Amino acid sequence: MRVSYTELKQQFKRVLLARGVVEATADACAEMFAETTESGVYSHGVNRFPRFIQQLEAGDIIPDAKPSKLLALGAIEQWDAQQGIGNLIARQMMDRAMQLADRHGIGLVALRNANHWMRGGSYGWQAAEKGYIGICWTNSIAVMPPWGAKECRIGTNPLIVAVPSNPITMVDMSMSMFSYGALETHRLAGNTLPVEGGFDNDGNLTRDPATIEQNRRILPMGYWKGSALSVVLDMVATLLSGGHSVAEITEDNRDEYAVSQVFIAIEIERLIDGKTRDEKLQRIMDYITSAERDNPEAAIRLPGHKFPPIRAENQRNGIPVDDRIWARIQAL
Ligand SMILES: NC(=O)C1=CN([C@@H]2O[C@H](COP(=O)(O)OP(=O)(O)OC[C@H]3O[C@@H](n4cnc5c(N)ncnc54)[C@H](OP(=O)(O)O)[C@@H]3O)[C@@H](O)[C@H]2O)C=CC1
Ligand SMILES: O=C(O)C(=O)C(=O)[C@H](O)[C@@H](O)CO
Repeated sequence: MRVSYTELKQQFKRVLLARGVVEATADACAEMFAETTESGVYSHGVNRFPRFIQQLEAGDIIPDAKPSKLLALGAIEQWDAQQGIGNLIARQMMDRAMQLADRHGIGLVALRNANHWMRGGSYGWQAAEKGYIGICWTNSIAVMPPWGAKECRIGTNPLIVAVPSNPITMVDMSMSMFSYGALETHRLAGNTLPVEGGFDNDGNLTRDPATIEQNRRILPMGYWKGSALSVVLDMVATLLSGGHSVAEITEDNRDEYAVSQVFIAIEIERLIDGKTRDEKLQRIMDYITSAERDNPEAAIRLPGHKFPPIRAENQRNGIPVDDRIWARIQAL
């Protein structure tokens, strides 16, 4: 089915208000969930809303918590999210990183006690839309075995790098070959995965999303490389924020909350003039997309470039929502 942006936002807001979230916060949070969904990231928009509500009801998300600044070291600041709403506080932290970048050329905000920010790309895009390079990442609860292991000890820790090209080029990727949100999307659509995403219970590579959702033997992206990158992203986020590592989140908390995140904005206007910037970026994009195609029917595309057309289509025709997910949200 397809649902309008207005209907989607209204449903999210109704559910939040019914749980005592104050009007302005409910409105802003519902708007971010609706925007994420309208942009085409269904896995971390509408599909993830019931899980968000479960964490709100459990008290892991504290809706009226306000972030507080703990430390300022020039271009670096350390903040405590106090377990507030993940997407709203993440947006605020990237805004703060941009303010620091205006003064110092670069701004870095490290955040402790944060909650799941949903689509990490929202915050990279937010920076790139304003002309900055945006880089951010988060750690998570242990949901992936390190390379060579069967037991989950590392996070999916998505990394986002957004560049203010026209259109915006942005990598937004989990350290697993598929995020759990992507596994769910494939399972709901009745699809097998396009490439192996993990191991089955006998240790064979599998393309079955449901098996991997259950046994959590998910593959790191790039095999050992994703495993290694996940580890250092966790270490750096933990050190910069003074917050919890994947080990601490997993061993000390009941569930995935109080994670650590990093937001970096780089102001490029003083490094390169606008005309040269645009020419250089265009040359990079043209060089890549003009490569001889493997499949003549499949265009070479750049990460992030799909979002403006998807959003425009969803604005025209309504936003696709899985019937089962929609029924769950209406019942909340
Ligand atoms: N704890 C957390 O906060 C977590 C959050 N997430 C969120 O889940 C969302 C989905 O993540 P994930 O499933 O890993 O993302 P995907 O695997 O769908 O995509 C990863 C990256 O690969 C790019 N890409 C995919 N196909 C191509 C292609 N053919 N050519 C060029 N680039 C390509 C994507 O660009 P494009 O976007 O254009 O497709 C994207 O930048 C993200 O928003 C992420 O932040 C995920 C895990 C944990
Ligand atoms: O993988 C995802 O999708 C995701 O969003 C996550 O946060 C973690 O991998 C995990 O919390 C999923 O249960």
